[in-house]
Amino acid sequence: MMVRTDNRAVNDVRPLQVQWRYLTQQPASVLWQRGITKIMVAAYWQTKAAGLVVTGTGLTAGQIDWLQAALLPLVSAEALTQQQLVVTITTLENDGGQLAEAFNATIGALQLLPDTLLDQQVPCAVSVGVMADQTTLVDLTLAEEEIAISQMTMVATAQEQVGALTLSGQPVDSSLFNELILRASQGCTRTTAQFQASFQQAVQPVMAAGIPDVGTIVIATKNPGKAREFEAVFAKAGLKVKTLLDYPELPEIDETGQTFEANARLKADQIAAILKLPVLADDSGLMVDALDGRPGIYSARFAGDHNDAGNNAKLLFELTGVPTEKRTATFHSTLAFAKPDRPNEDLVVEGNVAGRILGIPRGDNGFGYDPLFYVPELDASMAELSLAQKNQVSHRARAIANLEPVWRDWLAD
Ligand SMILES: O=c1nc[nH]c2c1ncn2[C@H]1C[C@H](O)[C@@H](COP(=O)(O)OP(=O)(O)OP(=O)(O)O)O1
Ligand SMILES: [Mg+2]
Repeated sequence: MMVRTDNRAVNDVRPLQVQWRYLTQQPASVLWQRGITKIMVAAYWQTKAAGLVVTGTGLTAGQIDWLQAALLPLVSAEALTQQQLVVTITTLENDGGQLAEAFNATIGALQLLPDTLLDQQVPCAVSVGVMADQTTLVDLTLAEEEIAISQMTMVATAQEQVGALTLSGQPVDSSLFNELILRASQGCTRTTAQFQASFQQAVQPVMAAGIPDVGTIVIATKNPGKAREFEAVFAKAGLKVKTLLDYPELPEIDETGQTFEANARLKADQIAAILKLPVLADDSGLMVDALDGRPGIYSARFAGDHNDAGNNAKLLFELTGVPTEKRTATFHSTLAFAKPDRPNEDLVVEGNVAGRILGIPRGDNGFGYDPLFYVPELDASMAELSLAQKNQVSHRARAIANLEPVWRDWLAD
């Protein structure tokens, strides 16, 4: 009986370690370590195109093609006609089993993308080989791969069906082939158990609650001022906030709606559909009574482009000569919370705060129209308030207060 390079039994697989959600900015990412073979995979859906795209570093074009073919039957063909599933694989260290573990790591990442894998039964890949003395080994190290006379990578499902397989090296006769298949399917059973133990411990409780990552809320905004306010509020609830500034590759969302709600839904729905995560969006603005409610939904574009100083200058100009008591205004925020693929079921809440437009700007906190928005109860402009103070009184804070008691139940529903 041959001695393995790391003294394992011939039918023994190496320990598996998985770091789920390995990349901060990619929810569906894993660092997959089999022994010291390390592979990182990230996966995401994008709307720009359709189909399945697998890219990899450290893998040959043939291996990428094999992975593509092995993965394709596992993903909804219909979803792939509408969106593109992108899988990026990076081999960080190869000590054998690279192709099998690239497949496994990809399945791991896809498990983190809701509604992506068709089958609940997680398939798994394993490498097996025949040595010079005809011994068959499972999960070969690189040193073993180098001296193996034949090698095979096989995908098996939990129902013990063989999916894709590759064979290389010297031809094997049928009894050896059967032995290889048996070895591989035992290896798959072991690997699946390792995989599931890790997944169940680290990920499942969170996903079972219907919340892909309760630790983080994605907010579909590119406005850092809004982001700071959301962060401060959600931090109290133990939640981290990610915004579109964390996902620079996402497309621009056109705010073509005619209401705050329509625009908030547009932003939340489209980003949720791409990230396959629950997403919160805010559409907000300033309504000035003397201007018949303008700029309203056009607040960001009041002076043409999205420019706070330009908007404030235009507002002051349009209110030239309007006396203090007629400069009343309302700040409004509508929040839409979207679940992936359920665009008509958004949770929508709103908040308002009444105030007055000042004649000259005051304060330099906050963003947007804050220096011109005077809050009578506090005798201060919004920009004179600290972040914490603004989060007590603002339209956004009030909308969040309306969201707070309901969103967890809604999300879990
Ligand atoms: O608390 C606020 N303090 C001052 N100004 C504010 C506030 N809340 C909204 N506003 C103004 C800024 C912007 O001119 C418009 C919102 O436009 P809106 O499209 O919702 O936001 P945005 O384009 O800045 O960021 P994004 O769409 O990426 O969330 O109203
Ligand atoms: Mg906007």
